[in-house]
Amino acid sequence: MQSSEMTHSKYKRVLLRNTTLSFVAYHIGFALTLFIHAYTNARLDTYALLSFLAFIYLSHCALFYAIKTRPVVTLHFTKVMLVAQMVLWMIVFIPWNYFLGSAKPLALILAFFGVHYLFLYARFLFSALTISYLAVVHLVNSYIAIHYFGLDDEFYLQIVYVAGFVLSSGLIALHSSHVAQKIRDNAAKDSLTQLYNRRHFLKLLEVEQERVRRHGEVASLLMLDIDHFKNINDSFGHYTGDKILTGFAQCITKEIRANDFCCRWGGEEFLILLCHTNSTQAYEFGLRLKNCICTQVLLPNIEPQTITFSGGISQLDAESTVHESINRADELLYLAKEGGRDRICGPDIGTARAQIA
Ligand SMILES: Nc1nc2c(ncn2[C@@H]2O[C@H](COP(=O)(O)OP(=O)(O)OP(=O)(O)O)[C@@H](O)[C@H]2O)c(=O)[nH]1
Repeated sequence: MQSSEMTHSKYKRVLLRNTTLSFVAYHIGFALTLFIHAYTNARLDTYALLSFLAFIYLSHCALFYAIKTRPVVTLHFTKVMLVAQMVLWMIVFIPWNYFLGSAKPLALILAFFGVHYLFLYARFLFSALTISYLAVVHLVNSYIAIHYFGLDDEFYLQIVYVAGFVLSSGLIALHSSHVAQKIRDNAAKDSLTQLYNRRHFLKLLEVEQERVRRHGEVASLLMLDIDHFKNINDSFGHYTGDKILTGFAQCITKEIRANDFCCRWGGEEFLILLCHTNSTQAYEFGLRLKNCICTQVLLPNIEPQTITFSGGISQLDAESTVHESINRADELLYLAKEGGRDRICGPDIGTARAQIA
């Protein structure tokens, strides 16, 4: 519960920052255009500009209100709000062009689809290309409209307008790509330990299982559970319990290879996928990890020997599903607990019984 609350507040912070930035970005383009209008004494449609400003204020107030009052912010809500900002941006864009008498339908339609894609997937390179493309289309359209169809407008003002457009949408795109990356990371990771969460780990495990099935690769699972964690929480408090979980996760991350994966499977349970590793090697790895945990998860007032774990190992095989392999590791973990804890059982039930006998 605590970790999901942290995730919600993270989403909320990210969303509020994003909304603020888009608010600022609108004004950069707006102020730039206004400044040039004033500086050159060009024709200024006050009514259009005021309605544009009023729309921005009101719609942003609505966005801020929606985010602030939402008790729980989820990934889905975050995505909806990102798209809402994009829609808002487009709605503002269209009347502004219309009122200023320089509507350019092709650029608007392209902008709609381009920016829609940009906000949904938020890849900065793609966004930069889209923005540049829209800027060129806008300028070419303006040039044709002014010089060949006699539109009552001045081309240099369109250049200023496009500069504002490139700057403000570039800023939004840059920030959105950061937001999207954060959301992707949050969706894949456990917020306390920063290890992968169960859902993402299962996806990676399915890929490895396919390698085992198709190419005869070797890989093993090691399921770990900290012993008597409830006692640790009760004796030292939840804050210390959290610190131990974080230290435990850091220790595992340091010890596994770059192509291995680890996730927080549940409260004080961790699941490690060791690639190119058979069950005997996984067992040896587990023993090595035991020593590291003793020496690395150090906290004041706690004897290092207090923190032990039990483990179960299972090797992936071509015939089993990932869930069957996980269940095997879980059963062996259970045997390790039954056998007195602070031990690793594997690679099969027979050996495990001998190990705990
Ligand atoms: N501090 C902290 N504690 C947690 C977290 N998630 C789960 N726990 C606690 O972990 C404890 C797990 O207790 P049990 O399932 O009884 O297991 P155990 O005490 O480790 O006993 P054995 O596994 O049998 O050795 C519970 O007290 C949970 O409240 C967390 O994120 N932070």
